[in-house]
Amino acid sequence: MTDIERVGVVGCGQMGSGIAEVCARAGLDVMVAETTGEALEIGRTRLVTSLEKAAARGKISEAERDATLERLSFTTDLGEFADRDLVIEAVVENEQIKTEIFQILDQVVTRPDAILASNTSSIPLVKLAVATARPDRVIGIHFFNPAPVQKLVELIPALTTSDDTVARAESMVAKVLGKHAIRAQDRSGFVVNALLIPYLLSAIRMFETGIASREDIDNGMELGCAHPMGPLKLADLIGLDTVASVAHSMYEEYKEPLYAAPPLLQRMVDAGRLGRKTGAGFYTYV
Ligand SMILES: C[C@H](O)CC(=O)SCCNC(=O)CCNC(=O)[C@H](O)C(C)(C)COP(=O)(O)OP(=O)(O)OC[C@H]1O[C@@H](n2cnc3c(N)ncnc32)[C@H](O)[C@@H]1OP(=O)(O)O
Repeated sequence: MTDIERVGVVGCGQMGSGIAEVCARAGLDVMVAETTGEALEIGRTRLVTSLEKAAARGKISEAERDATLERLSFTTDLGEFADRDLVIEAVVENEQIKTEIFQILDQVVTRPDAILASNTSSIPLVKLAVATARPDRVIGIHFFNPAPVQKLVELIPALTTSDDTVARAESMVAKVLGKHAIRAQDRSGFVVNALLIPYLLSAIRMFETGIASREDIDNGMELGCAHPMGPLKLADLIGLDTVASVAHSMYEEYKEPLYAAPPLLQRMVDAGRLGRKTGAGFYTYV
């Protein structure tokens, strides 16, 4: 259906493991990389648990679960990505770290037509593209959390990205992964975060100034607007460090006060209360 069969995913955190799961369930050969054996084991366990849950809920058969696991491999050596047709980087929202990864990928991924993609929420794609010798084959492929559930993927071509790269990425996302792709220009926040982040920051400001309790803010949007989860629960799901860093990137780009992280958000990040992934954010999780 497309020429992309072997995928590499850099980072096996919340987003990386979800992206790897989506790709492997779609029948692709997926190799996942993490920096340390410990981080790899945590990510692998998250991914296997998610597949076990999907099988237990009858979303996939046990045979599909086993076949999906067979298509997944794990490494701490990016050198093993040489034969990948597409690599999706999904590490923390840090421009320097992402840039270094793109420089390494550019050296190790040898296939001449291979695409290097980033799942970045907000970092300009063109900065990652020009860190490589193949700026025409770098693109943003932005998934939403939880990646196995959310149907949307944003495609973000950099100024340097070729039409052929966009077409191949779009075809793979739509035809192989079965996601709905929308395109956005390479501007911080793209489409969804440009709308979502100011909303989440407004909810945090509302909580910080005592206008309403966290439960009433969340119930307001869940019961009043039929959102699947209120903004404070959603911020905890995304990760408060991610919310803050996306807000910082958007503020840097536009200097728009609505994108400035409220002090409470920054203090919670400094305290390590990052939401679900650390067991505490606006709510506590066991
Ligand atoms: C910041 C970034 O750049 C961009 C972003 O990611 S923005 C964030 C976008 N995400 C959202 O807005 C999430 C909004 N919330 C939701 O969609 C839902 O509340 C939710 C899917 C997280 C949970 O749904 P909820 O009904 O409360 O819980 P639950 O019944 O456990 O799950 C619903 C379905 O999702 C599945 N699911 C939930 N979490 C999952 C996960 N992590 N992995 C795989 N499947 C999952 C469940 O298996 C269930 O499937 P089923 O109905 O077919 O059995």
